[in-house]
Amino acid sequence: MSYVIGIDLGTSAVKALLVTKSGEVAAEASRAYPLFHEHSGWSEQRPDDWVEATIEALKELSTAQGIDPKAIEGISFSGQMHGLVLLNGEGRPVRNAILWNDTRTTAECREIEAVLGEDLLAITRNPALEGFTLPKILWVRKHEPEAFAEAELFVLPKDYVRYKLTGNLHMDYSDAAGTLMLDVAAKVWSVELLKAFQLPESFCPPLVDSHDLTGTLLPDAAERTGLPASVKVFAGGADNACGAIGSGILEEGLTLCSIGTSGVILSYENDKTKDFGGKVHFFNHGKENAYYVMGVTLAAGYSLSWFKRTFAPDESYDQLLAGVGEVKPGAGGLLFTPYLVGERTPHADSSIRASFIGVDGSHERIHFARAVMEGITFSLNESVDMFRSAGKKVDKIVSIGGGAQNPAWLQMQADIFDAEVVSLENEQGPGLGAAMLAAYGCGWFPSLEACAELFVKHDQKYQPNPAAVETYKGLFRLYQQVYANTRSLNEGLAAYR
Ligand SMILES: Nc1ncnc2c1ncn2[C@@H]1O[C@H](COP(=O)(O)OP(=O)(O)O)[C@@H](O)[C@H]1O
Ligand SMILES: O=C(CO)[C@@H](O)[C@H](O)COP(=O)(O)O
Repeated sequence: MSYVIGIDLGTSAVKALLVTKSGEVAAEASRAYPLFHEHSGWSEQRPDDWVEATIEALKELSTAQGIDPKAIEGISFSGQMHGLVLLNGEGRPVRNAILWNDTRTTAECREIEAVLGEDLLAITRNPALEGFTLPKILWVRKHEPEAFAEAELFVLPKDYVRYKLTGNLHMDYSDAAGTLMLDVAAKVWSVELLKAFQLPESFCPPLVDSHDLTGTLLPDAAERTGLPASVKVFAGGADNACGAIGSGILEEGLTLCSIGTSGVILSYENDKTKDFGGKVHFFNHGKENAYYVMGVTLAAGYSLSWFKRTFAPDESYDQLLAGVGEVKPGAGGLLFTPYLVGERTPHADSSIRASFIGVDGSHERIHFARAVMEGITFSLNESVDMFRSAGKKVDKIVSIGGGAQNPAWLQMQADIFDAEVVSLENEQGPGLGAAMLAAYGCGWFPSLEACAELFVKHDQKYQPNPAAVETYKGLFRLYQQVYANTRSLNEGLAAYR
């Protein structure tokens, strides 16, 4: 028996999957790590916490009952995107990592727009958003000059973990696309952009494809993980690119809905010249020379976890959501907008905050729970709507992430998106995608598509219910008005946060 390991370096935890040649998950291990929010809108993690958690998870897999660690041939990664890790000349982080959901960089985004003008979109294919990496680099340079003076190079979260395991520094195209420093179509660091912000080319690590071999394990890493030093380590990809691979989104016409901490609607794209005007993200796929477009809801699963933590801290999700499928679409006239930490798509706005609109004396907690799920799904539907308006066909959506664990939510997705929604047998999208990159890199399959045929197993199908589709069409129009009507109120409230 041979195995590969897919490591999903998430925001709340690292999850590692041990996968067989036929795509069965033989064992899994997970370790959580803390998030630090020193000020409103800030979000940081300690890079070495990721490394320690990953080593522990790998150790658990290598010592799992019935597993011969020598049979583990390759490992690869799926990583939370955009997080800035600045390294000094000895390869040590000069400060905590600043994460994708940190919104402190509005001023730096305006600076990037002012310096680059229209070239920004032409080169990077994306607008300047607080979550992306370049604004974070400029923030550290301006606000922490001593730390910045020490920094020789930057990497992204999973690249740091891979570096600590192999001793080699790399970044793959799918993750580099989210830095706002990559010429996305040409697949090179943009010299023009680096010059514009006085950053040396040596500040960026060498670029590789997601299935490329980046090395083997350092002796110390081999000893601590219990894996053979000969295990091959492949680059891996951005979590959304790996989510797409692990869900079989490897050709035109396929769409992914992922509800994790953030929420994503992603559609495969072959044509690197397609212009979405920066309204949605345009990134390199983890499959060679392919792309995807994506809209992001910052607080998707996070909105439901906030609701549970605040109003039902001692209940499980299943207890909290018991009976949610019996509440009619529309939650009795209660609307929720999921802007708990600001928003990205379609409103790039770090000041906006969430609302419940239409609270009525008859509403019970279950109406609020349903409204939260509907609000998250409406927000994702803004991206579906945009893709359709740009001429993309969206009639079948593979749904993954923690949100795909609830059947009532999957039916709600089918009704709001007005598309067939398909769940996966093994709800492990990004981790499975990472394992597939290792399996393909090891030469087990001639292509990622061939690997997907065996590894990606569709489960339940949810068809849109025509009556619910009509109800949601009307509610979606109302939902879309809430942003404009609460924007200035939230600007006023910012001072009280
Ligand atoms: N049983 C469940 N039913 C509905 N939603 C769930 C359930 N379990 C988790 N979730 C949602 O999924 C989210 C976590 O998803 P996950 O994919 O694990 O996130 P991440 O990879 O970002 O850490 C939670 O915030 C919650 O909203
Ligand atoms: O910022 C983005 C995508 O642009 C996020 O999707 C992050 O990549 C991490 O998300 P989770 O998987 O933790 O929800």
